Amino acid sequence: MKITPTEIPDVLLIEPQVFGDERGFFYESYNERTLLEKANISGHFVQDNHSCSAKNVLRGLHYQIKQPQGKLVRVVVGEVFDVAVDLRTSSQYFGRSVSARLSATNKHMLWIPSGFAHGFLVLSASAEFLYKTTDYYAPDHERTIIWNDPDLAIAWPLEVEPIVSAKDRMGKGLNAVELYP
Ligand SMILES: Cc1cn([C@H]2C[C@H](O)[C@@H](COP(=O)(O)OP(=O)(O)O[C@H]3O[C@@H](C)C(=O)[C@@H](O)[C@H]3O)O2)c(=O)[nH]c1=O
Repeated sequence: MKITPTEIPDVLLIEPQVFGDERGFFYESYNERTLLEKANISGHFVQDNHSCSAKNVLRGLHYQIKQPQGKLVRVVVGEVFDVAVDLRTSSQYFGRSVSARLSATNKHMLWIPSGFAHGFLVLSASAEFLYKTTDYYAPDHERTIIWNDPDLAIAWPLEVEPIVSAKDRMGKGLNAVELYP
């Protein structure tokens, strides 16, 4: 497993060791001890999520102001452009984002600690997205930053106008959202 800090060093790109043979492939998609020893990820994961989306779907940018969730994310079908936005007010990277292309082919994962908003755009015909979270879904505490907030200036690799949920269309700009206490 190769672990590389991104431009926001607390967000980690994780490249698992994939064993291919005539039958197909095998890799460890989660190993608590390895992640603790190599990446200091000590999160206790309490929820696993799985979503499927069509091409050009954009989900996010989501975070929870209470019960913030660290997320270990990956793709098992297709490819997404995944984005994490630093919302930690004390961070030198506040308001900055990092992105990574995660796909069923590259099997890359991203570790996004709590304190970030998260979203992704589907680049392939469809994409199945799997992630572990360090706290439970808490809809009352969930907030959405609008994906195209000019203050964030995320360079989404859009081919067409994205497909966005009604909730996400109501997202606010960084300058208007409630931040982590
Ligand atoms: C996220 C979530 C949703 N739901 C329900 C609520 C709703 O009826 C339905 C769809 O919810 P959403 O539209 O919020 O799903 P989605 O837009 O996929 O939300 C997810 O987006 C990505 C970017 C994230 O980072 C995740 O943490 C999560 O916020 O599923 C749960 O029951 N548990 C959950 O943990």
